[in-house]
Amino acid sequence: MKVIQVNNYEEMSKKAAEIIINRIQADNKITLGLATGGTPVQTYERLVEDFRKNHTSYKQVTTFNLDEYIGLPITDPNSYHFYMNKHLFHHIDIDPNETFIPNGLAENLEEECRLYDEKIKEYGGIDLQLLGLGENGHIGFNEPGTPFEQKTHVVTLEESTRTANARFFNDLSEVPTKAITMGLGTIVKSKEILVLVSGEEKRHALSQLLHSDKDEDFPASILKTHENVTIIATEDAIMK
Ligand SMILES: N[C@@H]1[C@@H](O)[C@H](O)[C@@H](COP(=O)(O)O)O[C@@H]1O
Repeated sequence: MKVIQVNNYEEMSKKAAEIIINRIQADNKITLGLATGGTPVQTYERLVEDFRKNHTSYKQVTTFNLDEYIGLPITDPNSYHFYMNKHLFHHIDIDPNETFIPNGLAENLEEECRLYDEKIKEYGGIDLQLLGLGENGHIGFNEPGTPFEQKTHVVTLEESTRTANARFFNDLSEVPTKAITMGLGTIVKSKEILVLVSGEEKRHALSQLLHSDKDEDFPASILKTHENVTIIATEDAIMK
């Protein structure tokens, strides 16, 4: 794993956007894996800024998001569908039919998961996957204890994850208890992975990722076996 240390969130976002834009320019038919949460917000802002200034085109780009809450309609501001439209998709020239996010309202959730993996395979896998890091080491919504080989699946969120995400909702009780997430087995098949880590509250998780062995109790540790992982971390997230 390659680690790029940056001074702050702004620098992390700038660097991440540069890498993504560079990959799109090298291959305009790239398949991107996208993340949500607080961490990538400014990276998306930078992509939009670049689109406006430099006209980097997303017309032939395909995207697959990592996860979605179960039970939130896509019109709910806390759904990841809404998030992606608000922060990125509505501001660039991407074809909406080429943006995939798990459907958290699917009648048959198991089938939805199976089809999601199939779709990713149909596109030849993910070329560049963007990841945030949960305080408990989750990636996507893969909570501690998730088998490393697991494909896209339904998860019950840990209380610590719901509490961490409650800041986006009016109240903790509104945070869904379940989600669909791309599995660790799916994520690790991506050809290249870019992990963004910002802020003191991620210090413990980042230290574990950098210094501990591969362990299913710490989902992000699966990245240790991958050959092309770059972590962009802010100074305050790196334990001294
Ligand atoms: N499901 C998301 C993840 O995709 C995200 O990367 C992580 C960190 O979130 P944040 O960036 O808000 O700290 O937790 C959330 O629960």
